[in-house]
Amino acid sequence: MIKLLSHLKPYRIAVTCVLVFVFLQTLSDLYLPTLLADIVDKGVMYADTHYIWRIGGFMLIVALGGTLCSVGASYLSAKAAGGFGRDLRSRLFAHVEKFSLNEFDKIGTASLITRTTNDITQVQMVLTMMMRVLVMAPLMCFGGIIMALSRDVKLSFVIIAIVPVIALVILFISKRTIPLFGIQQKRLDRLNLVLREHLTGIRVIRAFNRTQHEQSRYTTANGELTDTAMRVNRMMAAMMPVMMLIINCASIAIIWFGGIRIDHGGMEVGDLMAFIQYAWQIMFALMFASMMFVMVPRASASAARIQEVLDMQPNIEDPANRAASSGQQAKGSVEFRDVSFRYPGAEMTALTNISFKASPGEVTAIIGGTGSGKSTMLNLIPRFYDTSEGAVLIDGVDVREMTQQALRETIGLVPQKAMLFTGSVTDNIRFGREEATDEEVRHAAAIAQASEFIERMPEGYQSVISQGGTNVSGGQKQRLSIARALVRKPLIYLFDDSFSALDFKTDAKLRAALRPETTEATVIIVAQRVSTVMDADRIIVLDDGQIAGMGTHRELLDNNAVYREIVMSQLSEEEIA
Ligand SMILES: Nc1ncnc2c1ncn2[C@@H]1O[C@H](COP(=O)(O)OP(=O)(O)OP(=O)(O)O)[C@@H](O)[C@H]1O
Repeated sequence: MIKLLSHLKPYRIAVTCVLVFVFLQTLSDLYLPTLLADIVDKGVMYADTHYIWRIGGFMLIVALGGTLCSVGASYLSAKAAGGFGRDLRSRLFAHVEKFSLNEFDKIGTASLITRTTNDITQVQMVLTMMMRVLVMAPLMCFGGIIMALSRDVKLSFVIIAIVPVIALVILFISKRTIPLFGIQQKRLDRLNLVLREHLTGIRVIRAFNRTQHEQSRYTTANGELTDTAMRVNRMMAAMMPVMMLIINCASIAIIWFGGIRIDHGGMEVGDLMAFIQYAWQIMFALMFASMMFVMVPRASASAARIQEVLDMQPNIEDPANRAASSGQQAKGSVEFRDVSFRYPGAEMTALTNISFKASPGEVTAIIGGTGSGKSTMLNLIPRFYDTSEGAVLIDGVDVREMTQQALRETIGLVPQKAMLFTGSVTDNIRFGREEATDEEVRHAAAIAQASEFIERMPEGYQSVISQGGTNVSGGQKQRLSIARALVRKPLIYLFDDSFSALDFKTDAKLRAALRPETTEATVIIVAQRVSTVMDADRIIVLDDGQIAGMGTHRELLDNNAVYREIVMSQLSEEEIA
């Protein structure tokens, strides 16, 4: 929590003003009962109307000053805490953006969302309160005790006897609630995860009639969160009445003993009135402090979750010393040099001793069964993950020696799962290169065989793609993501099973249109279909993370059993011949 509070630095002037304002407001609160006692003892008792008007007017000015300070403190504390929350959210977002896929896998997307939203709000809320209570509670409590002592020492024993009782109640409640806050945030994570899966997978859930199962999963997560929240809130709710009971008992005791002291002539009526007000102020100060005792641990649990993300160092970072440019123009050749890769925490390697070179102007295809490591191979080129052994080189330079920005500028990736963003068709294609002209956008769409369906859309290129691209078909989505990569005109094209949702005819047409566009680029295509890879200059056959064969279609057909098996399962005898 303390570490996070360092983000308040830019708001130190506002925070100082809040502390000063709260200090002044508390002084005015402490001064008012004394003035009241004076009015009663010196004005009312002696029927001195002039005195009552004079001190009454002064009281009004003190109260007004206190109110102004209170308004100022509220305004500035809300402003500082709001700014703190905004800055922290931006900082967290910027930090998470640097994460490699490893860190995303570790924390989980749902938890990252909760941490960036709800956890920061918790800290922000407590901060707003803390700025006031931090000064007000001790000042009011000790100031109240001193003022009460100055009014009547003997009667002050009532207050001194009550304070430990209140302290015990606070201790009892906070000991029970603190552990529950961490659990509550975890349960909120879980609820977000279930909700997220439910909303993104709604089609599958309905198709498999799993709505009821999902509902019960949601109900369980919701119930668990409610349970914890109820337990916490029950205790918090009990705190207020218990405190009020103690304060009222203390008031009765003060009036009882105070009455006796007045009867004996040891105390004045005005003093007793002031005394009661001080007693209430002390109790309220303790109550605010107790609320902080309960809220700070909750915010600390949230702060720890935020700090955990901020402390997490992305395990893929730009090199301190960038590789010196060879002076030659970048061409985009890709080389895997004895590459092995194991996912963090996995027992088996996903790739073992992979070596090959793909040069500009060539099409390299990777084929293999599901889970054989094809996507993993592609993910190593833009450095989504780093190799465990060996190196991936672009134009002879290890990708770890390049900045991620420079590396990714050379790449046009079409991912296995087409991903579109909310915005128009043009916006989505231009995502590949912001400065692309309308002409270039249309050209890319034409090569990707997308112009026909785009022009059929009600507003053509300006038609809006809804969230997650739900208003276009799977094949259309794939074609738009291909257009997005094409408009970038990169040196290296990575197609990760990008033609799978296209029919054979469109697949063939697209690849034919692609050829003249990519004559100078290095093209790497991952595919399941033999027909997609047949014409490639080099086909890599991947089997269980290892290269089982490499060559042209003809060569592999003649001397590679794994490839022949794949081909036999897909093509007829005539097609093979
Ligand atoms: N994030 C991950 N963490 C741990 N293991 C993973 C991860 N992603 C993939 N794997 C494992 O690595 C292996 C290779 O997966 P990869 O996705 O590269 O296969 P693929 O050949 O592309 O399969 P497909 O054709 O089905 O897409 C698989 O055994 C898979 O279970």
